[in-house]
Amino acid sequence: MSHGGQARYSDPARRSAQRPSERRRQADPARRVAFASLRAISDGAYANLDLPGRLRDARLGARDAAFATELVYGVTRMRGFYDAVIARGAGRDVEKIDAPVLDALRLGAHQLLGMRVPAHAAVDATVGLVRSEIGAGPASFTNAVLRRVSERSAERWRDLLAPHADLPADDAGSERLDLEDVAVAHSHPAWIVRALRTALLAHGTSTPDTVDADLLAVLRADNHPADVALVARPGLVDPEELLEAGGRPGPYAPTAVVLDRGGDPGRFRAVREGRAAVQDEGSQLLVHALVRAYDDLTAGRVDDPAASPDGPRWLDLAAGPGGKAALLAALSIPRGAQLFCNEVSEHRAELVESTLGAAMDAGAEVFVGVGDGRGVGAEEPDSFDLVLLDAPCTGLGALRRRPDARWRRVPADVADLTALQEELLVSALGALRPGGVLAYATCSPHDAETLQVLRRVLATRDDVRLLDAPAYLDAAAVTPLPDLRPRIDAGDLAARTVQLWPHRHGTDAMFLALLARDR
Ligand SMILES: C[S@@+](CC[C@H](N)C(=O)[O-])C[C@H]1O[C@@H](n2cnc3c(N)ncnc32)[C@H](O)[C@@H]1O
Repeated sequence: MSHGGQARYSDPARRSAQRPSERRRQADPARRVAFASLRAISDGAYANLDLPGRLRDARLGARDAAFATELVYGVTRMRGFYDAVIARGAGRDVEKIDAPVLDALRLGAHQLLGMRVPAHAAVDATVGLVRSEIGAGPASFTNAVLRRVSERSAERWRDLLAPHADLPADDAGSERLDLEDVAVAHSHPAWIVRALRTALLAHGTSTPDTVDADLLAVLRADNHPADVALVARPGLVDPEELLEAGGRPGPYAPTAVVLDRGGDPGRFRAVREGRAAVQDEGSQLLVHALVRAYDDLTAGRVDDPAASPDGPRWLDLAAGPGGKAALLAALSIPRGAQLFCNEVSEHRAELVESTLGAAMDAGAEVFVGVGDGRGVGAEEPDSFDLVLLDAPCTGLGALRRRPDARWRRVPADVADLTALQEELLVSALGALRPGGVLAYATCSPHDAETLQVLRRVLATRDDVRLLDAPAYLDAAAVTPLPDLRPRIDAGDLAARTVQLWPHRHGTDAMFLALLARDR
């Protein structure tokens, strides 16, 4: 990062009041907080949940908090690459290095290779941290390894450790990448690299000639912090209020307001009051496309004898923590619809209730229930005019926001999740009434979680058809999105569904299928 205060960490005058012996023993608070958070993340904590509390407890000033945040997120993103460098520097596999020492080495490596902290400051500060937090022996090991790490720039390390991780700039299609090298250089597990490449082709986003360049663009986007997007919940806040307070309109979603990097959503009153919230623009677009399709399908159906006397019934089958449900709730008000939110986790159902509070205050009729969504189709068959299934998934499409997820996920998760997704989709279709519309969404582009789930479930139903999701998404967007349609013939499913990508659309890599039930 371009940390404006970096000089402070290398400026000896800053700590001149301390004797040298003290200086060696005490690590600075920002690095201590970052180290503690990295330890917790290595033990399974979520970065976005762990770090904020530590920053508050340590009462770090804004610049130190920003520095600690960059350390934690930078290390978490790039640790696959740093581990390869550290292994070479240490002359042993990283599995053979004690976990706390390894986390400290990653912290040092990021300062050396990913930030502009001067080498002596990065090494001294990390060695001091290890000495005070772990012990003298590991400190001298850390010193030796980081000195070796500091002998090359990040680019030189990439050239050495992963020589086939890039394409020649002048002819992107002529050379094949070595995917193992790509995984190291771009710090993603190799199975995720392969899955993303397969997904680019399966959705028709890439041609065989462009897929390698596109893959690199996706991986780079994953390693680039995303801008914070807000949703201005319709009817609850005028987007102008957010624009005047320092946001700019999102390029595509009518409700999106984007903050400049580092923008603090908490400074907006509407966010504090739940009339606006942080929500990826792709996630907003999906909800708008679903409601657009609903409006289209239900237009002129006011006298429908099958309609519920209480008005249209909408269902969010797996709603926690409620981001999409809150947008649905706001859009349900002018349509006189009731929104039922189901969530399997009690805690997450509570989050849905609080997320939807402002919409309820504004008149949305919302019911929140805790239960396994797989049973809803049988319990309430043919009951809902609109169903959203934003399915539990690997989250491989949101790695730029959740950098720790790439290390938490394992290939076996895909099989477990696709089985669950399929059962949830069968249930969601069971709950949909004839004439209704259903959205199947994931924040993963993985072929198995998207097209394959859809293909299997559609094969069992002759009363369900795929709507043209790209057309609805475009109709819902402020300006047309580039490359929504496949570039190659990837089949009918790919042609009628939407796969968003961070490198193309600046959104998370969300998938959307819109299904209509005819009878
Ligand atoms: C991708 S998240 C939904 C995100 C939500 N739409 C939003 O925008 O905030 C999927 C949710 O499904 C829930 N879930 C997992 N298994 C479920 C099940 N069997 N029935 C219902 N919900 C489930 C998870 O707890 C999680 O909250």
